[in-house]
Amino acid sequence: MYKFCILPAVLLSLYLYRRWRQRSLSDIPGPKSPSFLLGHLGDLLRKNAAEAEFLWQEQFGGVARIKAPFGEDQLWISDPKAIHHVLQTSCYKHPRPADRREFSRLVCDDGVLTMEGDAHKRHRKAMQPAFGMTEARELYPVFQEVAVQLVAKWKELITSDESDMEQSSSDMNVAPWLSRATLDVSVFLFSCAMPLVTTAFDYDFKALDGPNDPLVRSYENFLKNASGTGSSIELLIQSCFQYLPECILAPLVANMPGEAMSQMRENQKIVHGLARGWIADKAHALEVGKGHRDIMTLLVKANSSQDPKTRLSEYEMISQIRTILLAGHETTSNSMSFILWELTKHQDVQACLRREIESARAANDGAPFTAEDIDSMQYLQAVVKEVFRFHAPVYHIMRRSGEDDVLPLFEPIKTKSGTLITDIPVPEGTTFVLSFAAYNRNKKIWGNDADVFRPERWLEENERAGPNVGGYCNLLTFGAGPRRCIVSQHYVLELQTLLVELISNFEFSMTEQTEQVRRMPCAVMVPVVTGEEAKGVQMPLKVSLAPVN
Ligand code: HEM
Repeated sequence: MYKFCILPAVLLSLYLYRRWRQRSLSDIPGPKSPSFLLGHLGDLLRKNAAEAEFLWQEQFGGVARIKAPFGEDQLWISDPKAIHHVLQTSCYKHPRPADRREFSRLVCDDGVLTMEGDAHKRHRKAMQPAFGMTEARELYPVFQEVAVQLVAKWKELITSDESDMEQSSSDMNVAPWLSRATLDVSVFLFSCAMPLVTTAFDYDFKALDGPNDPLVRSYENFLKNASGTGSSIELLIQSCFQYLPECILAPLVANMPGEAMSQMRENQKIVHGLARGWIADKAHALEVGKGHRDIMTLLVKANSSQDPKTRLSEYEMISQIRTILLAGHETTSNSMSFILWELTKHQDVQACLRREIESARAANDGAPFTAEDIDSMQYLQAVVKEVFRFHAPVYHIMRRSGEDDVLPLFEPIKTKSGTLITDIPVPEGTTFVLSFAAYNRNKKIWGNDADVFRPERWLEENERAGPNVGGYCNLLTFGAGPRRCIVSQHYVLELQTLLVELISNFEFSMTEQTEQVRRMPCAVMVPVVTGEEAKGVQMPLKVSLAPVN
């Protein structure tokens, strides 16, 4: 009889000990928990992405105490100094929570995104040289070729649309097209011999051509299916994972049943098969002296390195490929959907952007743009930055304190007992929810119109308040610190190139469905149509041929 009481007693003691360890957080103000069982999980995962977080920032400032399931305290943070401390100063002291890491492992194996500490440094060191500015510029012909091919596909669709008598417009869901276009760019990185400039035009971009290609199908709605919000009971079960020791957690997560899990396993099988082929091709190219600073050359060289500080095993190489394929196309294609959404809602911005592109083309005598031409388009830069500020695809990330620490604050907060504090002592084991979306709309930093979409702000000479968080344009859209996005510069050029081609050729306007688009919280925020969430990622727009001048 007594032995049946041992397990509940151990769990209860652990629970009480964790609550006791968190007592220093009890004086931090925060929103009232809607439920003991789920805490604020519903607010974070069921509403529109970051909707609750914008309200918390208005109400409590840059830090709030929120509740995890079973009444556990978490710190929700948008304060720039505190985020800088966690991501930059103490990056390796505060890793991703183990349950989050296991989820990453499901979608990208043991690549740079999943690693911690020295292993992370080793992975990053092996890959970083492939993602500099020079390398980004070398990829420009690839970005341009994919954009030209996408334009051709949409023109074909529009002129064959029989519902439009003049065959000059078509209502379409642009999201899967953008996803396939960005997947094509990512696949190119691995499957093509260098130098890029001579190969981009001979290369067969499969994803745009073949929605039925197994790789394309395995990535359809990938993150939405993998992390889309389920029922309360599913949320509760998933949140219990954080209490399990890693030796139980890893096999449990890896063997979970369900359709989404089958899709992830199928994706793993397909990517591993392709990756082995790409590695063999590149190893052969290296043998005959065709190396470069591209990602595949670096990976293959890292595999044969004698230095344990830079060596990657074959499995780690394959994991990097799966990581880049996923990270490289989901965030980029969703950002592109949000750019077109904002341009559709703000016709004046769309017209202004088109004017800038047309006058650049006229000044160029109609010659194709170079990467430098794209860089010199000031309004284009402003539009893209404003969309990054307004719609951060990675709207929040989580970290768990690996040791006791003190978080400094940019904006002091008043505790429940009335004391004004400028830092917060946090015990080991505290979960931080770092809100990139809320920081990007913090009025103290971006001004009183931070909630308004206004690209012009980037053309004004205003001094910006707040500390430098170390991210792209002082935004947190690409993260910050040693784990910031590996490619922030590089892929902005991809988006800009795609946008220039699309705006030169098409006009975008609202359909009834566009009004129903909302930002659904998944591992990466995705656009869906309210009431049609089961259909997956959607960005329905009316796409018309742009008038020829
Ligand atoms: C609009 C596009 C993108 C956005 C907004 C974005 C955002 C981010 C953010 C916020 C992080 C940090 C996550 C964290 O700290 O937990 C990250 C990491 C990462 N991103 Fe991106 N990303 C984008 C495009 C890409 C592309 C195109 C690639 C690859 C070609 C890529 C590869 C990675 C990798 C490998 C990491 C992990 C870095 C590490 O842990 O050291 N991302 N990204």
